[in-house]
Amino acid sequence: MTTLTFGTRLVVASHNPGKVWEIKELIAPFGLDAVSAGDLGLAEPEETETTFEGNATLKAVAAAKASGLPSLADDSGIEVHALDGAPGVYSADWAMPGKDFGRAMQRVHDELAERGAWSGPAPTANFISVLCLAWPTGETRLFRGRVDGTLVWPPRGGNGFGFDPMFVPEGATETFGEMEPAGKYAISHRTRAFAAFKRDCLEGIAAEPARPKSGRDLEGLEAAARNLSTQAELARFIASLRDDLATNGADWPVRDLTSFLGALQQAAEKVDTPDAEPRWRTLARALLAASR
Ligand SMILES: O=c1nc[nH]c2c1ncn2[C@H]1C[C@H](O)[C@@H](COP(=O)(O)OP(=O)(O)OP(=O)(O)O)O1
Ligand SMILES: [Mg+2]
Repeated sequence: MTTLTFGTRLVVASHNPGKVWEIKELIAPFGLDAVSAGDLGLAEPEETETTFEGNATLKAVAAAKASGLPSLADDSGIEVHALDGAPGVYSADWAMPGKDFGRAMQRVHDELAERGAWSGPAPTANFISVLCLAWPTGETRLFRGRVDGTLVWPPRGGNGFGFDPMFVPEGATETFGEMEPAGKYAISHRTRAFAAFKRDCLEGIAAEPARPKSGRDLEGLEAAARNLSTQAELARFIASLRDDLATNGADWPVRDLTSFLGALQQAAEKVDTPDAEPRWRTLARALLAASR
């Protein structure tokens, strides 16, 4: 088995900016040079398998073959017990079209309601993450992580992505959407799968303590803006922008309200779908664009 060493270029084979951000955070202390499939312009493969392992392998192998670099993919989802494990491996499909997780969460709610599952104790669910590391030779390794919890309605919080606002992990009272990212990373399914990956593939790479970030975290803001689905997430995003302005205002090119509104106007004129109702994330992206 070829090993990953300090400085190895590693493709994060995902097109979900929230996931890419989380995986890059997990990898950062190990000195791997992580680049996302999107950054490399790799196509998003069709997920034709029926298991997390199958789809994780398909995504990692496609990226490794296309890039000639070792690639790490995640296939994940939420399994709702009263729905016999649905949406499971089809979690992303429930948000189609438009990757709208407001709608996906509503469907989980409605299907549980049809079964009367909201009347008793909170419905239980778990997230699964399967990571696959693939080499250009086709060699692969798989790692699985899981976190159990309960579902709440209505969704709460604007952090994270996907189904985070309706999932409360065991032992917590806040949803993943309400927790600070560090709270989610301490226990998430992805972190647990990553721990297994780390034991097998990163042994011998000394972890450096995570460097405190300095300056604007534009990648984090961009990931949040591109991912959000609900009004609460937009509100949370605006709060992050305000925090960023308070801490890193010196790095903002716009220095007064007139120039900010001017930049916002330009961003609004560039919106991709001028005739359609804008989505919450369209507004978030315009606000972020106006600040840089
Ligand atoms: O931590 C999570 N918090 C909330 N929701 C989550 C999480 N982890 C997975 N999920 C849900 C949403 C996601 O869209 C779907 C995975 O679908 P999945 O095909 O693996 O990912 P994706 O299509 O979003 O990105 P990609 O395939 O390019 O990696 O499950
Ligand atoms: Mg996918």
